[in-house]
Amino acid sequence: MGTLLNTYQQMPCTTFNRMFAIIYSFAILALIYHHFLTLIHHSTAFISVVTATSLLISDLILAFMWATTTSFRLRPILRQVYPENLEKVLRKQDFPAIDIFICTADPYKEPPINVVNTALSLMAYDYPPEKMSVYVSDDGGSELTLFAFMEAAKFAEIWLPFCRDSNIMDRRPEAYFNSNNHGKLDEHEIEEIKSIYESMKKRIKSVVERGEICLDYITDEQQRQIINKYRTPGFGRVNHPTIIQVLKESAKEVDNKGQLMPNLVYVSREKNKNFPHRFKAGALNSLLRVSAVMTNAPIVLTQDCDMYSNDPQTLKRVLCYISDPLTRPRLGYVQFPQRYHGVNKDDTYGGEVLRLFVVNAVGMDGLQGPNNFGSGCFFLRRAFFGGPTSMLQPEIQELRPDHVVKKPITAPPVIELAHHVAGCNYENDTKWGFQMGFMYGSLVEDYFTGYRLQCEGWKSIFCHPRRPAFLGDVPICLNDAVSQTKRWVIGLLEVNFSKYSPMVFGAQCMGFVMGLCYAHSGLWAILSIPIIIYSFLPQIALLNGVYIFPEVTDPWFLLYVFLFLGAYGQDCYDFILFDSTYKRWWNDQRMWLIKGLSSYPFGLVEYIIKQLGIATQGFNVTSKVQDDEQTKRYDQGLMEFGSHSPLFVPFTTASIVNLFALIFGMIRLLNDSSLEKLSAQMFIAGFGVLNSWPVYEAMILRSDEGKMPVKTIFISICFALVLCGGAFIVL
Ligand SMILES: O=c1ccn([C@@H]2O[C@H](COP(=O)(O)OP(=O)(O)O[C@H]3O[C@H](CO)[C@@H](O)[C@H](O)[C@H]3O)[C@@H](O)[C@H]2O)c(=O)[nH]1
Ligand SMILES: [Mn+2]
Repeated sequence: MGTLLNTYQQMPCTTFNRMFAIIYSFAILALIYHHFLTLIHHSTAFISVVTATSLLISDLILAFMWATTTSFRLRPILRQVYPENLEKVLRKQDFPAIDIFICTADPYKEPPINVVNTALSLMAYDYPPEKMSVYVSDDGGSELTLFAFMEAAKFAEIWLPFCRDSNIMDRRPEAYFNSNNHGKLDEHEIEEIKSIYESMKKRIKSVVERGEICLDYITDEQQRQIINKYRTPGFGRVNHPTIIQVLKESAKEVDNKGQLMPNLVYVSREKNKNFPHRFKAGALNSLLRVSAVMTNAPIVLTQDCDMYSNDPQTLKRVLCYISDPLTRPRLGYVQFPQRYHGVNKDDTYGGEVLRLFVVNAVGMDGLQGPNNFGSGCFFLRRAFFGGPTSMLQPEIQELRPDHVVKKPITAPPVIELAHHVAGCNYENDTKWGFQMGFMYGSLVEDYFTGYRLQCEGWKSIFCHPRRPAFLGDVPICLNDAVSQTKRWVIGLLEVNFSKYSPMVFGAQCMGFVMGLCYAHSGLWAILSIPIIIYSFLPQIALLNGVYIFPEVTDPWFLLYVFLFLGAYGQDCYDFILFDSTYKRWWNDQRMWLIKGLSSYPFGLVEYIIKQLGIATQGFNVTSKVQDDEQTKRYDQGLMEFGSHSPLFVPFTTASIVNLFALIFGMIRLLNDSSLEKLSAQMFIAGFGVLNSWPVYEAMILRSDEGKMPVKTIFISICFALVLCGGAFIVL
């Protein structure tokens, strides 16, 4: 047996999960049977047929989604790596090279100083610097971002040796200087570096505030020439030529201690209104080509601009898998979970997305490997060029994954070719985005790309170390949270209703269970149907004295209790198992309901509109700017509404209807105490009210800026009245 680089074990809960799945399946079958009985025997009036059918449809969807969740519970595994053994197996000079891609798209939503922080944290990996190249993609085509990186290139000369020599863990300057835990290091030196950092930060921020580079900051003629490129007439974010700028060249430049540095390259691909934008996937494909021409490293890391490195050892962990071909033959990528800094105590918006990024990934890891999450993913470059046994040839041989670059990255022919492959008509009539590289056609290019790679036969690995490898920004207001999910929902539907549907195409390529896994997140949107029905139907029926569930004394009632407790209990159990808390779980399930009444239905509708050929928004970048007041409220755990959004209306309406129903039910109880009949509906309304607590608070009790806007309240009350009133007339 060789030296141990990695191991895995099955999670102990597996046996329980499988047994529970069998029992729960029978319970679901019984429920469906019960629905049919009700439909056939008791539904005579039109209204009762409609009610019974709605409940049947809801429960069928819930049952299907339950089945998809179960696929993650059949074989979850936990992995462990031993980076301390790495150099026993692989000599340091044989470590593979890596190309790191950082995407940014808008200097106002993604402050350049933060992007710079991300880049610096990655350049400071504990890894031979001459083997690393950092490529920054600027889809905003902004001189502000370029300026920030010119500054960063200079600061790196001080920062990288400092990180290396003092061996610190927090290699993102902002995080390091904000923490007081500097161990035994020389405070003087730290103060000195900090003041250099602060002055850089000030320059970058002032430039962003002014909206243009202050020419006093530009000292050399070469920089002036580059900046002039952004100032030609007609230059705009969606209309400009390619700009590629090598800011640090590893082969030529050293840091202030005389050691080599990684390459740092700024790339803003060409934009032209006549060619599709392709959003992040387009940016990544163009980086794949530019980097192929310049360095062509066999490993590629993709990173969102806010996702900084929190652990300098990460690359070595990855090597523990990649350099061990027996671990997982046909390995295409190693995915780390997305984790976030600054999440408040109880995670008000479920921003951790624990289920998607951790629980489900662990579940898929035991099958053929986790999905791709866009950021924190180490790909083998070869995986972008066809399946493991059938390599696709790119148009020019310089782009082949096995091509060896012999010229320096600043050599004129290299630079010229790099510009050529970053041009927007380069992709015309090529396989890029369809069979090669990152996939086009979906707003969730990460999900689509990971899925297609796995369909081609590539496997993946989930690496979930205790200390987060990367930390990013989390949305801290409700609108950002639900809008982000809405964008995801649209993208997921685009894949699920294409010819690549996981239930058909996916299941054929990867097997039924993997197909179910991909269908799970892929079909989030259809959850809006049961959530809408359960948020309104039982309540409106209650208001009208119509009883639609079995009475408490009826044995079928027990079935409902079991199904409810079983699903919720297991959901909660997963959270606790992965070190979350009860309160975080509670907020997560609340967000699930809120999204079921906002992101999911709105995403579904927008998807349909898009399919009909009516234009919709493209990729709406999530804002990473945090205003102080808002952050304060977030830290207090208050739900932030702020300005009106149609997304808020359905769940606000639901909160009002549920409250009406609960009060009305109580009054009814006082008069004719028919508790047996009322209880299921009273429970649902009560559950709704409990979940709506922050909504009532925001409507009535609060007076801060984040309270619910009057417009939202007014529209929602109108809707609530129409729904309840309308029902009175029909029933
Ligand atoms: O036209 C674009 C739009 C976005 N981006 C970049 O894409 C990244 C993700 O954008 P963000 O607004 O932060 O979206 P999120 O929803 O937070 O991102 C998640 O979902 C995306 C798919 O919707 C994935 O691409 C991301 O990796 C994943 O973290 C950011 O670095 C952007 O700069 C571009 O480069 N070009
Ligand atoms: Mn993001």
